[in-house]
Amino acid sequence: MAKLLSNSCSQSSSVTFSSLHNEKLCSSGKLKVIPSVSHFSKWAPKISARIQLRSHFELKSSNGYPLNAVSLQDEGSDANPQAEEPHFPELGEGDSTLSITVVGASGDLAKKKIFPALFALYYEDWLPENFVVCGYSRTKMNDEELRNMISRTLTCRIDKRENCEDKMAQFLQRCFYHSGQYNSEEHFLELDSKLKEKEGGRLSNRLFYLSIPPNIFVDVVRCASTKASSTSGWTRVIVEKPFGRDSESSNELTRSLKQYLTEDQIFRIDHYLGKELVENLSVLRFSNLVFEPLWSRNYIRNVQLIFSEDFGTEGRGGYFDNYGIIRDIMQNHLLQILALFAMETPVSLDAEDIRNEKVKVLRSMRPLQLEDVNVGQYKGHSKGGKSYPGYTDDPTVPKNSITPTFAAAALFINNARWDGVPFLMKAGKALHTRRAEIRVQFRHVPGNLYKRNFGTDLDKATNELVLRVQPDEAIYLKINNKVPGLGMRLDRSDLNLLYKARYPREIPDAYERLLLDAVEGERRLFIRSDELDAAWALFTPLLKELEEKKIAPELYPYGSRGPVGAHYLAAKHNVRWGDLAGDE
Ligand SMILES: NC(=O)C1=CN([C@@H]2O[C@H](COP(=O)(O)OP(=O)(O)OC[C@H]3O[C@@H](n4cnc5c(N)ncnc54)[C@H](OP(=O)(O)O)[C@@H]3O)[C@@H](O)[C@H]2O)C=CC1
Ligand SMILES: O=C1O[C@H](COP(=O)(O)O)[C@@H](O)[C@H](O)[C@H]1O
Repeated sequence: MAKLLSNSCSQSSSVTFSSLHNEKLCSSGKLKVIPSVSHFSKWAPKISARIQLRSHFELKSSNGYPLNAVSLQDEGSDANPQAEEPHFPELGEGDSTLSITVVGASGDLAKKKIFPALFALYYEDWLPENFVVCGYSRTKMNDEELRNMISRTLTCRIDKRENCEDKMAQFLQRCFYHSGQYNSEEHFLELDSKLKEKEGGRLSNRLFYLSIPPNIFVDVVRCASTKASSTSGWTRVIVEKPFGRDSESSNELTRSLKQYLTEDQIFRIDHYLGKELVENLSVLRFSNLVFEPLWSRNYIRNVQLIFSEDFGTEGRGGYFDNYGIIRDIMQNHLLQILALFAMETPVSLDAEDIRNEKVKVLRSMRPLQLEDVNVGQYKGHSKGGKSYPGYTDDPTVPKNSITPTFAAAALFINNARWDGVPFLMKAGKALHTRRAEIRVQFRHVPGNLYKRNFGTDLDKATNELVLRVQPDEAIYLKINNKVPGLGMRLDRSDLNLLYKARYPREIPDAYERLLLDAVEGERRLFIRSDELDAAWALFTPLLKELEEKKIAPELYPYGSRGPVGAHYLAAKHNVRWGDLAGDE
C-alpha cells in the first residue's frame, strides 16, 4: 500500500490507496510500469466536492469536439487564491520524484501546448506517480492563478471523458508557480527551495522546458543549472527553437549552453518529429518490404515536402520578421522530415544510430543555391466582402520588410541512393489551405503497355505515395486501375489509409510524445548538435545571399496558392507540385 497525504503545507488527514500497476508500451518500444488511475480513487471525492462549487463551461477536445467539462478557472467568488492550500500527495518512502518546470509559463506556447500535453500524459497515466509541475516566469501570479490560467486550455480526449473533471482537478493540484527574473540566480535558488519542499527529500529528477524567447535561453540555463539542478537525480533541459538564425549564432548558442549542460542534458525540440505520421515514416519504410526496395533514385522521380497554413503571422510578426519562413519551417521541420525520409537503414532504433544516419544525409547534401529558391510574401486581399491583411500591415512588421512568408526550394543529396533526385520543399503562410505532407512521385512505368489509355500526359499515370501529416492524417498511394466494365478505361485511384477511419481515436499531440520522451531520456526525436550544424550549413549561405542582395519576395494574395515562381522552380526540375495537381 502506498500513502497519499496532503502536502507539507496542509494538516489534512492521510488516505491510503492500493498500488496496482499497469504496464504500457512506451513510444520507445519499452514496457514501463505505471501506477493505475485507481490510485486516486479515494482522493477524488475530495476534489469532486471542491469542483462542485464551480460552474460548467464548454471545453473542446483537441479534435474540436465540445466537452462539457468543468473548469477551475470559472470560479467567480470562489476564486480567493489564499482560501485553500493545494494538496499534494506525499511521496512514498524511497520513491523518486519528477519536477517539470515550465520556464515562460505565462506565454503562448506554454498555455497552448505544454500544459495541455502534460495534462494529457497525466490523464493517460504516462507520468510517474510522484510528479509536480512548476510554472516560472516574471508575471506575478500565485498558484491558484496559474491553475486558473492552465485550466482554460486543458481538454480531455473525446474518447476518454470518464473522470475528466476529477483528473483535471487532480492535475491542477500538482501545479504551482514561482515568479522570478530569467537572469536571477537568487530567484532560481528560491525555485530550488520550492522544488525541494515538494520533493520531500527523495531522489529528484528535474526537467526544465524553456518556453521563452531565445535571447534569454542562456541566462536561464546558467541560473537553472547552477542554482536549481537536481543534486540526486538527472536534470534535463528542453530547448525550443529557434536555435540561432545562422551557423554562427547557432554555434554560439550551442557553445554557451554547453558551458552549463552536457549534450545529453540538452533536448532540442522540433515538434514536427513528434507528429504521428512523421514517427510512422520509418515504420512504413523499414517494416514493409514493398517500400524500402523502391526507396532510391531507381524508382523515385522526386520527393515533395509541403507545409502550408491558411493564416498569416498575425500576433507573431515581431518574432517572424527576424526569421522568415526558411528559418521558421524549412531549416528545421521540413529538413528533419527529409533526413528521416532519406537516411540509410540505421544499425538499430537507438537514438544515436538514428541520429548518426540523419547527420550523414544532411552532410551529403548540396548547400542551397539562390537559383534553386523562390521566395514570396503575402499581400492584402479582399474576398467575399472580407478583407485579409498583408504581411506588412501587421504593426509589428516594418512597412518595407522583405522577409519571406513563402519559400520553395530544390535540394539535392549527393549520395549513391539519391543522386539527381530533386527534393522539393514548399512552405508558406496565408495560403489557401492548411496542410503538411510528404509526396513521393515515382518514375514512369518503362514501356507502359497502357500508355495510350492515358494520352500524352504520362504524369497523370505516375504512382504517388502521400503521407498527409495534417490535417486528417492519412497515407495513400495513387495507383492506376481499370474502371470496371467491358471497355478498357483506366483511372488513377487511391489505396487509402485514412487514420480516422482505421484508428477512430484521438491522436496524441506532438508535444505529448516529445515531453514523454524527454522524461524517459529517449533522445531519438530530439536534434543533436551535429545535426543542427549540418542543417545550418545547408541554409546559411543562401540566407546570407538573400539578405545581402536584398532579394525582393514575389507578392501573392492572402489565401491564394502562392507565387507563380514556385511552379517555374518545380518545372525547371521536371516536377509538378502534387498538391496542386487537381486530384490531390
Ligand atoms: N507560440 C508558438 O506557437 C511557438 C513557439 N515556439 C518557440 O517557443 C518559445 C516560446 O514561445 P511563445 O510562448 O510564443 O513566446 P512568448 O512571446 O509568449 O514568450 C513566453 C514568455 O516569455 C516571457 N518573455 C517574452 N518576451 C520576453 C523578453 N523579451 N524578455 C524576457 N522575457 C520575455 C514572457 O513571460 P513573462 O513576461 O511573464 O516573463 C512570455 O509570457 C519561443 O522560443 C518560440 O520561438 C516554437 C514553436 C511554436
Ligand atoms: O514551429 C512552428 O510551427 C507552427 C506550425 O506548427 P503546427 O504543428 O501547428 O503545424 C508555425 O505556425 C510556426 O510559425 C512555427 O514557428
